[in-house]
Amino acid sequence: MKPLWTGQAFVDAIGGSVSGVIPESIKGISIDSRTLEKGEAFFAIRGANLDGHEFAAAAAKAGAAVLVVEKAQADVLQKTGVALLLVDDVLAALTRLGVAARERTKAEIIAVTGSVGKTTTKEMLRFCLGGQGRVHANPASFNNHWGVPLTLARMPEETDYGIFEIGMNHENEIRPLVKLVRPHVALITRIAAAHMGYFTSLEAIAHAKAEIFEGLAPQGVGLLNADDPLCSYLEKRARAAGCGTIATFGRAENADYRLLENYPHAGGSCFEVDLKGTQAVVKLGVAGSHMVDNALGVLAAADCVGADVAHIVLALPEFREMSGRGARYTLSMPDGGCLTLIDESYNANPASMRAGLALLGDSAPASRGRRIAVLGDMLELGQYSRAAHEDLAGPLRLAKTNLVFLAGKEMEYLERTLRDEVPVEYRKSVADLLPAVFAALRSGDVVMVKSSNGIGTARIVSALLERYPPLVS
Ligand SMILES: CC(=O)N[C@H]1[C@@H](OP(=O)(O)OP(=O)(O)OC[C@H]2O[C@@H](n3ccc(=O)[nH]c3=O)[C@H](O)[C@@H]2O)O[C@H](CO)[C@@H](O)[C@@H]1O[C@H](C)C(=O)N[C@@H](C)C(=O)N[C@H](CCC(=O)N[C@@H](CCC[C@@H](N)C(=O)O)C(=O)O)C(=O)O
Ligand SMILES: Nc1ncnc2c1ncn2[C@@H]1O[C@H](COP(=O)(O)OP(=O)(O)OP(=O)(O)O)[C@@H](O)[C@H]1O
Ligand SMILES: C[C@@H](N)C(=O)N[C@H](C)C(=O)O
Repeated sequence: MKPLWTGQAFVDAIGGSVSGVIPESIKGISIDSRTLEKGEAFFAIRGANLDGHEFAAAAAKAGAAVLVVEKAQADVLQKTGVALLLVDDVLAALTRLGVAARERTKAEIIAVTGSVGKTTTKEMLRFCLGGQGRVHANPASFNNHWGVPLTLARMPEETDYGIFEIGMNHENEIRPLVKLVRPHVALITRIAAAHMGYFTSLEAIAHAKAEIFEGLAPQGVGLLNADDPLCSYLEKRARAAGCGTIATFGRAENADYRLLENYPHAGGSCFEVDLKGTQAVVKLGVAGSHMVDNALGVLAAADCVGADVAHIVLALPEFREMSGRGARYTLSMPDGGCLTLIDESYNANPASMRAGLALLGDSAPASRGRRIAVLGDMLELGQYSRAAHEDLAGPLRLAKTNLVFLAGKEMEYLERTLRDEVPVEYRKSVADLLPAVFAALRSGDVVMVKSSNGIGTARIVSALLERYPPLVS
């Protein structure tokens, strides 16, 4: 099998000086000694908490083919017996390898950003394009200054479709990343009030997301959500960045990839679309109108890179929600009944909370069951945080929520807003909330768990899955 990198191409791409003998083939790229596989190159990154150089010896023991480390570490790490590639800056070295990967590939490249739905759109593209070519995409949400260069450096030369999620919570983060990725299609899912603590307005967020157009390949397409109030602003930004072709998707009448009718049901949707003049009926196996939006973006992006859209239509019914982003479980309860768990624990901001609560509202409890929301703080909202938390009372009402559990400092504001209209249990931490949730649950309930990842409501999901084994996942 062809290696990911030959030793020679690896050194040519990165530069630096070699100590020892670089193997002829390098199987993969790792920045983590805990998951490194034999034959992979280890890059010793200096992270927020730790310095990867401290784990280079462990990487060598795990079978690293080569250690990419700072020059100053040479003496200590020569003792490992593994070849060293000595550089000034390891992240810059990883980035150079990423640039070389992009240069050598003939793949069609799609970049995805937006305030919500990036990972889902990326994974839907990975899944749907998988039937018609070799697809490479970021693992998990590896969308930042480590994740994007790492994903590029891992891209095999023979890739047909490269899908790159690019994230940011400050301006000027997307620009350098997209200049590495050089996409043929740059898709913005939607602008929403995420990370508002670092921005002054939605327009400022749109401005930062529009950096994605600055890295478009020549003749590249800017792909926008026609229903986004900031669509024309984004179009202007795309044009100013030199993007000659704009395409849009959405419900708006002028959308190029347009939703005509949507027939939602408990487990998904069936919808009719007009894809630049060709009509199709699409079945989607994941629930929520936000998933229809994501699917429209996927159909549009696939068409823009010249993929066979009929294959995408055939694949979409099989796509399933990811853990932390809408995954559904039927849990078996001790009395022989069942409970429905919706795991939305990976992310929360005002827009995604509304999407998650709409899922709860659309899910009918069984007899004696209730709709239960288990919510934790939405992070990074700065001065807007209090109002954003209080405003969740509206979507909770719309979702006909019978019982609410809240954890986190900011959720106390919501508790005060809600306490006179719906039974609500508030605790400062997820750990304190867990026993109260367990005590309340019964067969027939539908429970939706959601917070920013940092709050850790994922622990509530895993505790429930452990105690009540899922029947269907
Ligand atoms: C560098 C890295 O990936 N770190 C991950 C690692 O962290 P750890 O606790 O180990 O500490 P360090 O990062 O300091 O470690 C330094 C290196 O040492 C390695 N190492 C450590 C221990 C060991 O035994 N062996 C080792 O080899 C280590 O692997 C490092 O290379 O593990 C944590 C737990 O799993 C991870 O959380 C941590 O990941 C960091 C946070 C990270 O950013 N990783 C990227 C690959 C990534 O893309 N992660 C995404 C999250 C992206 C995100 O939040 N996106 C935002 C927008 C971007 C904001 C941007 N401004 C920013 O701040 O990042 C969004 O809203 O979408 C992901 O994990 O999904
Ligand atoms: N198109 C959408 N519109 C509104 N909300 C959405 C949309 N797609 C997904 N969501 C909501 O956002 C949550 C996170 O989805 P996803 O991980 O795909 O977004 P993301 O932009 O990648 O987030 P992150 O930046 O945290 O990685 C989902 O669990 C769901 O609640
Ligand atoms: C985890 C990171 N991708 C993110 O989206 N953070 C926000 C603040 C969240 O956790 O919802």
